[in-house]
Amino acid sequence: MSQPLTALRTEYVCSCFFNRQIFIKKYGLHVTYEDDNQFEKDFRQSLRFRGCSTEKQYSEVLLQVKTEVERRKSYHSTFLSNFMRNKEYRYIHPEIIQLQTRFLDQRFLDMMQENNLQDTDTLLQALAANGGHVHGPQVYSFPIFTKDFCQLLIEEISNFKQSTQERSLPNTMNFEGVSLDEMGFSCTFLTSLIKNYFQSITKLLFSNWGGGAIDSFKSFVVQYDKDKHPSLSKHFDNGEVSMSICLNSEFEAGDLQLEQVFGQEEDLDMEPVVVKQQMGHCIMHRSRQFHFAHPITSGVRTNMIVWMRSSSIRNQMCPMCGQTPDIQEVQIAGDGFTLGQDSAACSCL
Ligand SMILES: O=C(O)CCC(=O)C(=O)O
Ligand SMILES: [Fe+2]
Repeated sequence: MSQPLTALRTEYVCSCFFNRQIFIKKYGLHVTYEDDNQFEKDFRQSLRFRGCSTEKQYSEVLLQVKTEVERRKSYHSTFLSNFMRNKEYRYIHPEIIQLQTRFLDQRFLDMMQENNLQDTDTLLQALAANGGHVHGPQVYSFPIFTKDFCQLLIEEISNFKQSTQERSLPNTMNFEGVSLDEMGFSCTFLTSLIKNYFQSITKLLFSNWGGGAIDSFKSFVVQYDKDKHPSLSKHFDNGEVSMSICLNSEFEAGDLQLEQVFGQEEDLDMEPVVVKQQMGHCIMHRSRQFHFAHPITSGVRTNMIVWMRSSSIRNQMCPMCGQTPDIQEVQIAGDGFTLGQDSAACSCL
């Protein structure tokens, strides 16, 4: 973040952050934990159905869930201390801290010329003329980063992972991830990318999802490898517009599959949309569209993920619990809600 921390705006999460949408990877189930009785009543049967049949297995799950609830309670203070410590992190490629035009694919720059940003049809024509595709309703892909830049970023991420003892997991679904927000990369590089480029795209292509009023974001890197974490289970994101940018090519398979939008009955019989990964290319979609990553069959896949948020949408309904957000103040790393006169929940945009 470029400003001193004291200058940051207040940030907020919905209270559901602390105990809902806890993912039990072994049984492929998202759960809520209030207390042991509620948990047993609500989830014991579904867990049994998924193969968690012995007392020992159930105790293991309960412990895992309670540990996750504790992790979430201290998430924001841990994030803050990691973020402060990461200010000392020495980049091996310091040139990538700030966004430079040379990092962007020439086709992306051509697509983003001012005369292409006048209306949706013109932008979609420019997208198609510059290596982009429309894969399904509001599912787009297009080239964005050069291969050289992807390589620099991959090297930086792996150096960062090796040199930091403690880092927060971006979510409970992928254990090899790095939070670009906690690393400090978001507030320099990604803020420019979103302000200078992505807001113009979301305004035209996702106007029905707050795309014209994106005022914060969360960003991280996910990594899959064939042996430990080959895939990502079905979920939707805590954002309004999501994007996934593939940073490497040394892997096979790993397509992204997109299905219906959460809560939109009319989508239920839609054909799934399957999009291949391509190094330097971005896939953009509605965050609330269910999606998952097919398993990779060799190598390691590394993607940058950005969840763009609009307080105008999420203040009405928290996407994760589906209710009016029960807003709680946090020190840093809020989920894009605003309260009262605050104009935006994120210090970055
Ligand atoms: O693996 C991908 O490309 C998508 C990851 C994703 O959906 C997420 O982390 O929310
Ligand atoms: Fe996702």
